[in-house]
Amino acid sequence: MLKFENVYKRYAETGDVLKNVNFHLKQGEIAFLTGHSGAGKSTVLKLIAVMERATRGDIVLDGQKLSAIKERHVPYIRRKMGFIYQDYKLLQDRTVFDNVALPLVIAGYGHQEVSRRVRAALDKVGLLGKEKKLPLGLSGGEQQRVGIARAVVNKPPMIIADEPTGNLDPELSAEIMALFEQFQNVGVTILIASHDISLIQKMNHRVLQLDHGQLVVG
Ligand SMILES: Nc1ncnc2c1ncn2[C@@H]1O[C@H](COP(=O)(O)OP(=O)(O)OP(=O)(O)O)[C@@H](O)[C@H]1O
Repeated sequence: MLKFENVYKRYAETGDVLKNVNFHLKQGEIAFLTGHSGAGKSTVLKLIAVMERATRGDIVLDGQKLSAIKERHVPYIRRKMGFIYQDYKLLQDRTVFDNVALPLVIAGYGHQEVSRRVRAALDKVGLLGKEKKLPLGLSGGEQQRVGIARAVVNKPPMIIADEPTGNLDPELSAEIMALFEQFQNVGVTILIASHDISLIQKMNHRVLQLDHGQLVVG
């Protein structure tokens, strides 16, 4: 599903921040991406999202080489991924329903299809009764579940999560991980950047560890 082959990323100011990174995530696999601050985790996520391009090497997502994607086709490749953030990135002046609907509205789905899919996504994360609420009226764990519903509403084959449990206590973090495992069970591939060593140790998932831009565990 996702392959990094001899990937390097160089910035003029900082030099090589990723050095010869190689890994392969199979469909339906969950992996944690970990490492010290500055190790290159965010850079890996930015390359997958095609917010940045690799300096050398290949990244292959769902059979497509990202280096070959033209800038105007980037939005289409991004639809294969659902993004989840530490700070949820919800629109505070929009309801839960509208937040989750956003990717579908952008993709041009009709009203009925939007409604059906949003309700299905909210059902999956256990928030069907809260669709008219504003995000600030929800707990942190609930806001993150809105973020997850928004990420999966398009049914992407891959989820990319950047410190998704960073603002949550251990109990809520475990709930979020249980949700990820439900998506894994239906074949979604999930990459989770995380510093949360205790959570990583509790879960029996693959760990990709970066150290100064090199993959030292993978
Ligand atoms: N746009 C950029 N221009 C120059 N250097 C950058 C840029 N983005 C990241 N870097 C550098 O690349 C290195 C890796 O940064 P990155 O943000 O990927 O690390 P990280 O593992 O995500 O760290 P953190 O856990 O603190 O978020 C750092 O030395 C950083 O300063």
